[in-house]
Amino acid sequence: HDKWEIDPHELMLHDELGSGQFGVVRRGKWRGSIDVAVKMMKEGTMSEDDFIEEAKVMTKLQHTNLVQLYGVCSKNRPIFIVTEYMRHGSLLNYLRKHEQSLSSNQGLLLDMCIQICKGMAYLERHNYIHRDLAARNCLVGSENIVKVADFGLARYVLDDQYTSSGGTKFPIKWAPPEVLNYTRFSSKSDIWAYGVLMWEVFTCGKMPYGRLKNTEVVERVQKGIILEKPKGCYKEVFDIMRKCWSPSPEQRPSFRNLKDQLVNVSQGIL
Ligand SMILES: COc1cc2c(cc1NS(C)(=O)=O)=CC1=C(NCc3c(C)cccc3C)N=NC=21
Repeated sequence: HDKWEIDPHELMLHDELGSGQFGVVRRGKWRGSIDVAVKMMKEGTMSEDDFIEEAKVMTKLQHTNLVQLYGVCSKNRPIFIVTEYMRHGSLLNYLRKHEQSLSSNQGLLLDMCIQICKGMAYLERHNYIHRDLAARNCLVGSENIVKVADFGLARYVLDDQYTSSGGTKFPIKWAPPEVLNYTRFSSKSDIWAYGVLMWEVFTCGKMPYGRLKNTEVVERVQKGIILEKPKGCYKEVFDIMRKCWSPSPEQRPSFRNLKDQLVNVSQGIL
């Protein structure tokens, strides 16, 4: 038995947590006592063999702000991807559900951003590009702990409506100019997405660019028009978001120095 292979007989599946384009996620128990979430990959949505190869690498990526991949059940179809269970679900839903209390707690919003930045700095150190960083792909656990999820999975999606920047499902609103023009992903394109994620956090889950069509967003981003400062957001925090949206990737900070800047701001203003 390879370490990343999980025996499905050791899994008990419980209620459904959510379903996306890649399949259904259910709560479960592993080996009787470990709380897990199990994603049952809809057939044909993912290049499974490539993903299973990748799973070996992902199980080695361990950090308090990364959703831990426990392993996969790859011996039958659909394949199961098993991760740690995060009791408050997606960050986007959490922000929207708790807008009332969160909107007056800039300190907590900034702390959530710092936690995500730490998880992303770890991926950056391991030369691992996320490719789909957004509040919908972060999860919230107990004691306001926030973790980055789904890192790297975008590479295995077969649906080119999702993978090509011209596709209808491509996350245009989180993409920098070099991704829109040349699909050039890097840790610096993750930084751009992180800036949009910060905007999502400080607006408690608003949709970036509201109801603008993808073509209109592409036009604005190409012209250098950026998102407006969220209401009530400290100027120092918005200045950091703006650095993430520098048109040229080289001018954007790394996650490593972004974390130091965010911690300084949080010590300064709070
Ligand atoms: C409590 O509510 C939830 C909890 C979780 C959750 C969704 C909800 N509900 S909802 C839809 O937000 O309203 C998804 C997960 C998850 N991992 C998901 C995952 C797996 C299994 C495989 C590969 C990649 C990933 C990201 N760990 N815990 C939870």
